[in-house]
Amino acid sequence: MNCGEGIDTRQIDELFINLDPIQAGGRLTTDAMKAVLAYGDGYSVCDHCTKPFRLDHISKPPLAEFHKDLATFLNMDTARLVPGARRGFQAVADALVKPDDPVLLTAYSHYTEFLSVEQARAQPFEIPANDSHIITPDAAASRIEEVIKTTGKTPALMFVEQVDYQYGNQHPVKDLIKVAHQYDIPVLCNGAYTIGIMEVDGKELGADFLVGSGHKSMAAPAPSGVLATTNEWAETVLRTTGVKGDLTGRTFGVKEVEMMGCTLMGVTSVGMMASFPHVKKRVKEFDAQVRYGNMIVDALLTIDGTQVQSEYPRRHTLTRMNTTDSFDKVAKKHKKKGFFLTSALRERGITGILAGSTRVWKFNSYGITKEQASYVADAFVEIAKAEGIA
Ligand SMILES: Cc1ncc(COP(=O)(O)O)c(C=O)c1O
Repeated sequence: MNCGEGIDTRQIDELFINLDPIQAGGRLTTDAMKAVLAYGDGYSVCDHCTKPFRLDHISKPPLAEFHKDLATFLNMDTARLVPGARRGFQAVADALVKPDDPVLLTAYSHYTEFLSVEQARAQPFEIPANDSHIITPDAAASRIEEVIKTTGKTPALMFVEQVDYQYGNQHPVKDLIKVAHQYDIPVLCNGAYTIGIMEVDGKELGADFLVGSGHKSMAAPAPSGVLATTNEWAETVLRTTGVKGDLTGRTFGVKEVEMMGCTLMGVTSVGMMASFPHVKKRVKEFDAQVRYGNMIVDALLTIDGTQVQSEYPRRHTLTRMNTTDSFDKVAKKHKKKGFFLTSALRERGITGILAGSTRVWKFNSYGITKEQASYVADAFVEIAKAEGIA
């Protein structure tokens, strides 16, 4: 497998420090790049697919082993590859939720979680966040009570985000799950911003379902992701086909209905698998990554009028800033208007912040080194000083 030798995404990253809020954890490793080139053909992982004919049984390349390793990595009983976290939400909602069932989500649930509920023709109910932008167990309990009272039904499923995409805050998922379980509500924990970034222990959290995104947080090609579950729920969400109807004697055996048979063929599965050893290592370095993120936030907070809207000190590398009273004041008088900030950053080799943002904006420093964090921190302060606000 010589293809791809010499392509190193880190060489590209050395030219720019990319702070894009959604891209940080998905950038491919060199090994994933090589695997992508070698397994580019659509059915490249299917050459050695023998009975039982299903992706998670293929041993060459070692997809069967990879599925088991993923379950162990997440401390869950079973795992499946899915084409993006959204397809994990869809599989679970489709298997558990009936039309008109109430389903709980949070004020920070991703739109794809809502779509999975809508597709199941169910009714979504949001758990509101508190003033610190956290979803609390108390808020979950009162919302559950309210939903039971108004609909006369116990919610069929609850979605919670371990770290949300708007503030990058860590929510008390273990306690939220405890509350839901008191009402016998199964819980899907959305780990799109955590699985592959930090250590996630499904059993410790008490999650019935864990869903991660390969292209967001596991250094994998898109669309990819993982759905993991417990023995209690595996039969429901991974039921095999038992189709009845007017068939001409055909049956489809071990094919899993919610997985549409097989899920990730070729590039996506081998890309994910090739990055996996790196991902297993990097989750152990998360604390250092959080420290580097805090270095940048601390520097930003020295600039007059700047606020951090996410919880602080930071416990994740995705952060939401409010610079309405600092950089945006400069923007109002600057010849480049709101673009002055992203333009000044670009001149310093820093990209990824939405062009023109000077009020509320997000950045994700995941994957940078301490030196790069220090460089970014200094760059913000230098830009502020040049504009007379620090
Ligand atoms: C919190 C969160 N959940 C789920 C998703 C969807 O993930 P995927 O693209 O893997 O389906 C996203 C994507 O942006 C997200 O931010």
